[in-house]
Amino acid sequence: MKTLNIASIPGDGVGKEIMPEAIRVLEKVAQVHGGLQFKFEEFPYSCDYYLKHGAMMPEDGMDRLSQFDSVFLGAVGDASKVPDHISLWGLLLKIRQEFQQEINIRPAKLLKGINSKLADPKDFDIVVVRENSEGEYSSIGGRIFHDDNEIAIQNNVFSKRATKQAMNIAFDLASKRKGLVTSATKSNGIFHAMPFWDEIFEEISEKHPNIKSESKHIDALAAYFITHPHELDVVVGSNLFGDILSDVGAAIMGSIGVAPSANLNLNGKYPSMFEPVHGSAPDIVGKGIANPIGQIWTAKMLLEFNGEANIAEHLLKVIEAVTADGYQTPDLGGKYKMTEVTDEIIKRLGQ
Ligand SMILES: NC(=O)C1=CN([C@@H]2O[C@H](COP(=O)(O)OP(=O)(O)OC[C@H]3O[C@@H](n4cnc5c(N)ncnc54)[C@H](O)[C@@H]3O)[C@@H](O)[C@H]2O)C=CC1
Ligand SMILES: CC(=O)C(=O)O
Ligand SMILES: [Mg+2]
Repeated sequence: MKTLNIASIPGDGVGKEIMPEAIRVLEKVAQVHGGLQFKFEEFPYSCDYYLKHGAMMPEDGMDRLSQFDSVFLGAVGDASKVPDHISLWGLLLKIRQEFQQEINIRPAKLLKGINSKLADPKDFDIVVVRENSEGEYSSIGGRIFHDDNEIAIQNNVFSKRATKQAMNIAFDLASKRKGLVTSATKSNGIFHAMPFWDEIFEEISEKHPNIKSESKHIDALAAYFITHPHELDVVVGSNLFGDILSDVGAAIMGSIGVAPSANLNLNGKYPSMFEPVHGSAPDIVGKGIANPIGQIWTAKMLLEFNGEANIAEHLLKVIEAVTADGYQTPDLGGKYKMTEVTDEIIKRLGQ
């Protein structure tokens, strides 16, 4: 029997609602699989934890998480309790950076039965490869002076190593897909970092003559996600650009409530972390209508990256069959509650 030890961090807001749903699904997956079991340990790291303890996690928090095969996260952030930059840097970004989860993989494809926000979407299937450890997500800089003279300086960090790594992964993925890599740039406005990014992209493109490559400025590319998503394949972007594009990808899928993501540690030193693209959705907390599919599709990615590709594919097919038959939460225009969608997925997994 293979055992996967999973640290679950429900976090804040709808994170606490959708996490139990995805765990119910994974328990069913294990039963259907027959040779797989999960051991979950829940960690209460969240804004409520911060209010009690003055930090998002205890001092030995990272050591404890490092003992697990994977971290499974809901969402972090409740600005009514803790400023967002404190809560995210104290938990989400801390884990991504300290566990060297340098790549974030974010698929965006239309599931059957879901109405895209686009009037006439053609069948699209995009994977955003996001550099996940540096770029614009940097704590380097500071604030000086006061009142109207106050100045904020924020430094971006782009290393050749991490940039190349993200691009190599994008090309590798494209070689197994439609064979196109699109790079998100903004070298017409960002004077140093983006020409640097473009030069590296050109260098890596030349090493992959069989893969088509193109660069698009982030503003035009965001529009292209709306107008021509079916023409994209793998999109590689910096931390911020990948963040924004994956929300656009989620919107054209129909709702950010369905979008999954995987923060990958590639050197095997630390666990990878799996979390949906969305945040804690404070506007719908407590209503029982959060879409559980983002977290459940994320569970599919957790299975895949832990060597369980077959059952992972089966889970995605079941999710798609359920959405195709209209079991959808209100964010997708449906009338079903969160638990009803999950129940239907679990029922069909067993059939
Ligand atoms: N990975 C993470 O933990 C992330 C955390 N955040 C944090 O979450 C909080 C809220 O951020 P927002 O910018 O409002 O983004 P958000 O993703 O939480 O919400 C944006 C919109 O999408 C809807 N939505 C999100 N998840 C949904 C779901 N599962 N089902 C149905 N509808 C859903 C919300 O109701 C809202 O209308 C902030 O504290 C923010 O910092 C934001 C993004 C990612
Ligand atoms: C914070 C956030 O929105 C993200 O990393 O996707
Ligand atoms: Mg985001």
